[in-house]
Amino acid sequence: MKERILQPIGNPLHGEIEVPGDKSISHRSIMFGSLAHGTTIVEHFLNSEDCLRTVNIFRSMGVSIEQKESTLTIYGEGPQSFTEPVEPLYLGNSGTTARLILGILAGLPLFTTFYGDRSLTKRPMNRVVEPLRLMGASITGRSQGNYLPLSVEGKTLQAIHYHLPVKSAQVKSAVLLAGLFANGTTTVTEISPTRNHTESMLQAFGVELLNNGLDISVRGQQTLTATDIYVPGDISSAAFFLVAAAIVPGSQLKLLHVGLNETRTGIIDVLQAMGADITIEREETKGGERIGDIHIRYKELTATIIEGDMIPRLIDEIPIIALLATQAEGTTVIKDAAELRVKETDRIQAVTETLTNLGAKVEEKEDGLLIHGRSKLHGNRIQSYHDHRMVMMASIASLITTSEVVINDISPIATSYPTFYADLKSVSE
Ligand SMILES: O=C(O)C1=C[C@@H](OP(=O)(O)O)[C@@H](O)[C@H](O)C1
Ligand SMILES: C=C(OP(=O)(O)O)C(=O)O
Repeated sequence: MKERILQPIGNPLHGEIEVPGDKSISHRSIMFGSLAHGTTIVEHFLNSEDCLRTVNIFRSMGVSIEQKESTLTIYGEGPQSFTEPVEPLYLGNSGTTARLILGILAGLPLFTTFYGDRSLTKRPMNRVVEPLRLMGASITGRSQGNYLPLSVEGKTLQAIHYHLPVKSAQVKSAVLLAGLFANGTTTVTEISPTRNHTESMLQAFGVELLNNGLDISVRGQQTLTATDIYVPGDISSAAFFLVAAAIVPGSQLKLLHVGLNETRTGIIDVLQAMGADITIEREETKGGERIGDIHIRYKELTATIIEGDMIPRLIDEIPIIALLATQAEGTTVIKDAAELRVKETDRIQAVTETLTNLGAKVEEKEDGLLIHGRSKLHGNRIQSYHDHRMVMMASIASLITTSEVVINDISPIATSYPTFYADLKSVSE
């Protein structure tokens, strides 16, 4: 436990930040580089706890991975070179590692056991275990395989056509990755588009994939060929500073080289809908992903409605968007977001409690939140909920509170953004 006392800021935020690499893309680069034949160099890799769990898991299966700060070199020799780990593998806090690794290992001839921290151990795994079992996977664990620890005994898999019951890129990815090692062609049909990093990166590794609107198909028994990856800045990390600039009067910030894949840019659409002064500069495509600098200047905002297909495009940003909404004129409505209840913590409940404790007017709904702005926020003692995004949201809130905010434990930031406080300091002085 690492307590931190945060004082309100007396001046506007200004300057530039190069946010660390995207978490979703970093995980996939390690996984696909390990599955590929040849040497993959990953630049601007996110050197955070969650991504290092993924690195360790592949190292435990015999893959040689070198790391120099944010550059990884992965010496891939294909999945048949993987060796069976003799000990259970630790997933820490990482839902993405858990769901995607189950898809990868379901069809490989290895026996593996996984466990996680106390947050991950409460998160549902049946969303991937069910479709994988339909393909022939053998997965056992608590509650018929819904909760970690889980064991996977690799089997020969058969392709399926799976209609995703949840809007989840992790489930989509797990089924497609299992499909890569199955007999036949596997298809997933989405309810609405979710982040597409698995599809685009698999194609960069030479996999043939058919993307027909909401249907994505992959033929089994394909091999991956190594390729170099540049990881864009994580828009989910940039979001904390976009909101900081939008709520601290007089602020002006530039977030550099941020990933702008349109399955991820819901936060920008929301800021624009609220009337923010935000522009995208120096846009380019790098390594198959759109990137650019985001320039934001403080301006008074109005409330908006966030629902439907927009939700998967900003799912991880909802805690910080809720803080933003406390400073916008009118009532912001967030709905269709019940998925938030099965993240690192129940984020609907945690956001309601945290913002209410800071003086905001928030109503908790089954699938979302109603936030009545504008509220003057005050200091208080805040819980971490063992959730990196809750800790960073409360830290940004402290910039505009009338007195200090005390967070009981800031260590969860290591999950996705270990340099968060250093970046915050660099634009605060
Ligand atoms: O595929 C991914 O990398 C992720 C997908 C999302 O989860 P779901 O697939 O559960 O929506 C997101 O919340 C998570 O942070 C990362
Ligand atoms: C939900 C998140 O990640 P994961 O599912 O990988 O734990 C997140 O980063 O907000």
